[in-house]
Amino acid sequence: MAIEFTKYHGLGNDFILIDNRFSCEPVITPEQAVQLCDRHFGIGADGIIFAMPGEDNTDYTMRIFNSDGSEPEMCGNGIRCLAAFLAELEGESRQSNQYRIHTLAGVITPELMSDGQVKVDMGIPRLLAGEIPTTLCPADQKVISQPLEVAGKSWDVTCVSMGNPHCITFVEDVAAIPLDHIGPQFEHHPVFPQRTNTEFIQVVRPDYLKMRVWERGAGITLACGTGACAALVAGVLAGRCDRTATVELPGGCLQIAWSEVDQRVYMTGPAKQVFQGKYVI
Ligand SMILES: N[C@@H](CCC[C@H](N)C(=O)O)C(=O)O
Repeated sequence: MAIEFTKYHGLGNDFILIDNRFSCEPVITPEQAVQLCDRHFGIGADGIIFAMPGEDNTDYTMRIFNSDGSEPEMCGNGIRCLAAFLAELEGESRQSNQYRIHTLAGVITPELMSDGQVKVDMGIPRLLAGEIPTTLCPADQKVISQPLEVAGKSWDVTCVSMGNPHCITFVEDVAAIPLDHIGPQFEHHPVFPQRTNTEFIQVVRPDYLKMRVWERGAGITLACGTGACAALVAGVLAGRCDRTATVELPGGCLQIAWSEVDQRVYMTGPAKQVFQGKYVI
């Protein structure tokens, strides 16, 4: 069987996009996703994204598998890539710059901007321990600057869900963090029953954050959109940053704003197509 795909990336967080508009089931299994994402024996990617028919009166549904085959609720860089992919698929018949996308994290709205960037309404962050989920605090409490023991050290963590779980730690120097060593220990820590994404943040200025990320199901990536949103929210909660900031990731910068008016988080960044191909399974 040959599968047609298009490869996109958002700041180096790269995805295989599949036109799955004619079926409500992904045409690829989680096991095949692992194979396709392999950088030596497959196409190579941090995840696979399926453009599917819209559920609940939305334009489309996004499903995604991480490179380990697990299925996350949302992906910020991925949904920008999906918006660019849908615009390409629709071509001349496209009627709007905005899509309402059904995801496991609710309805998310990306908008194609005239400068080529994609702005996404990422929704309202969820802050209670039970919503993350984490057992670090009672389920009805926020998890702000709580101690967490990892690799023989106590880390001050703040947890935020952007539909998917994030554990954020503010550090003096992100470059000094041994991410490949401690990332997996955060991801699989027993206080996170659904595992977690982990972000290390250096506040350069209240409106400029530097971030490195260990992603659940994908490991070290060059960028994470939901992670950048969660980091800004955590920074505001912990009194460390403004409600609007640039987040610099290894792959480039995202603009993030947490609106005081509607409490929603807005993310703006690029989505680039890199190649198309056919993969023989
Ligand atoms: N890179 C993504 C997040 C992808 C999902 C994540 N690995 C998870 O399991 O929650 C982003 O840009 O948000």
